[in-house]
Amino acid sequence: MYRLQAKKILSQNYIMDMNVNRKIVRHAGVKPGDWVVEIGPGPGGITRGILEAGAGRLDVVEIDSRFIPPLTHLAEAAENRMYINHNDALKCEIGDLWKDSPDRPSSENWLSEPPNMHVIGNLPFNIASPLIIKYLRDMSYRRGIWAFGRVPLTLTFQLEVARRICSPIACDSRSRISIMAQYISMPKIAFEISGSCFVPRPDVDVGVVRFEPRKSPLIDVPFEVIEKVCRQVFHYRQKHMIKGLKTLYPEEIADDLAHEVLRECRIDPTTTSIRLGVEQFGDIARIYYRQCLNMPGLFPYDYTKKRLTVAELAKKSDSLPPPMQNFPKAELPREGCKLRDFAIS
Ligand SMILES: C[S@@+](CC[C@H](N)C(=O)[O-])C[C@H]1O[C@@H](n2cnc3c(N)ncnc32)[C@H](O)[C@@H]1O
Repeated sequence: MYRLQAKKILSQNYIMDMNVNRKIVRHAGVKPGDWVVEIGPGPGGITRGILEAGAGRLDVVEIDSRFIPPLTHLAEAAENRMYINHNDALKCEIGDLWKDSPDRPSSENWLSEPPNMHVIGNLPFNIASPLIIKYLRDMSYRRGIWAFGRVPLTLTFQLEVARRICSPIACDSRSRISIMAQYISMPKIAFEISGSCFVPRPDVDVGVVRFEPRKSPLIDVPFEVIEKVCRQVFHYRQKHMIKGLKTLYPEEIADDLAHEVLRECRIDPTTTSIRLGVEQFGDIARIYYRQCLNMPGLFPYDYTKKRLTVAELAKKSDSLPPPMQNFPKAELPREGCKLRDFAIS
């Protein structure tokens, strides 16, 4: 009706098959009366599925102005249940959409049942990775939409990325995002969608991943510290893990501090990063965090930008990692940690 052509720059691949759209909504678990945020509704296929499922309120975030007229059309038919936000999802704080709505279905607290809320999106491939990191960070601080409880996320990714997110230990797909996603949530590939279901057809198949936030994260160190440890330790995937770990430090102290970490964690320096469990990344992050608190300037140190020394970085305002006070404490024994998640060395 609106003669809209997909824009490659916005990674637009639409799902025109309503059965697939409904399947995404079903796996997300939307029930009548639930509140939903949809990222990148485009022409509105999943949007229709969410409204059909009886969502009590639906807020969509779409960057492309060409979709605003068809979405407005849908909103008019949805009888005050649907709200359109013409915005960039990377800049939009989705928790703000509902913060002034006292009737929102929030949980009593983080440990109670998840609230009747969902975040759903057939994401553009080009923003999927930065967006999931932003959402995992907010989830770890229980801020934004996660201030309302353990809101589940149901998002699409290139199948290869979906497999990395959910990868078990010792698999080739194990990477930084596996640890980041699994320590704070329980990601699962709900189902796969063949590239042929999309218009235009992408070169890859797609995985629909559902992330359920954990009651208690497997690592109790600020997100930014875990992120940095994972990034550096996975830096040399095929080599001994100590090689990546050492890149956290300036050369002259790298050997001593990296060995201090591994001695305390009882990790074999010759193992590879894919063979480390989430809990072992937690042990490494905890000791690295302590080292950073003892040595201002170490946390912002970046081995690719050696111009600034730790001593120089220590004089800056961001010389220390984020404080633990901002970070919610683990309230319960760690859940969902399986034996296979421990290192094979
Ligand atoms: C892969 S298409 C999916 C469209 C629709 N949900 C579907 O499944 O058919 C991705 C959608 O996200 C939108 N988009 C791209 N970048 C965005 C951003 N930064 N913020 C919000 N929407 C974005 C695109 O315009 C497009 O509508």
